[in-house]
Amino acid sequence: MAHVTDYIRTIPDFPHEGIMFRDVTTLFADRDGLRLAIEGLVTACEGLEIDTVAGLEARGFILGGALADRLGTGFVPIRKKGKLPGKTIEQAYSLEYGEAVVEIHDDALHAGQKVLLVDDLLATGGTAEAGIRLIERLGAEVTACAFVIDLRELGGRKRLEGLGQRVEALCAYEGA
Ligand SMILES: O=P(O)(O)OC[C@H]1O[C@H](OP(=O)(O)OP(=O)(O)O)[C@H](O)[C@@H]1O
Ligand SMILES: Nc1ncnc2[nH]cnc12
Repeated sequence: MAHVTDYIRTIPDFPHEGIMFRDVTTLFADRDGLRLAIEGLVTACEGLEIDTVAGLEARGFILGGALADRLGTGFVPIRKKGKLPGKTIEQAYSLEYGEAVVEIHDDALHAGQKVLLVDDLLATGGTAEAGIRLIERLGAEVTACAFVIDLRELGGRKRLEGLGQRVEALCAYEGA
């Protein structure tokens, strides 16, 4: 039986020496791979209350759009600062070097809405935590955070679970 890891390519030393980059472009490019990923995420979400899907730029958009269609919901983008045209709220978060900022339209969600947060990969959890904070600042609730890949050693799952979040991942890799 095929697994998503069969389609994920590892590129050593990108973008820095010592990083094993888990490349999902090969997963997305293959119709069986893409279907496995989407089916896996749909199964992981079975029985959960989800009113809408929010995706983190950039690879969370590819998964999130397909998933929203499958779940029969809309899709809300969480983007890097400066890309959304309407009025936004923003949230800073830490990267390996320095800080970044993500934004959401301030009318994208309403109070009480139940949101599935989607991205391709969970590393330190900083990006997902920033997404959770934006969703919660609009009065909505995160039902679960769903990823294809969990880079276990980077501690993202523990960080998000420490915030009381449910975390779903289709596969895990050891190492950074
Ligand atoms: O758990 P974290 O440590 O926050 O890392 C995870 C994030 O890193 C990658 O995106 P990246 O920041 O490289 O942006 P990109 O999708 O625009 O390439 C990945 O797609 C996640 O969004
Ligand atoms: N090893 C890795 N592969 C792909 N994306 C990443 N984001 C952070 N670490 C990563």
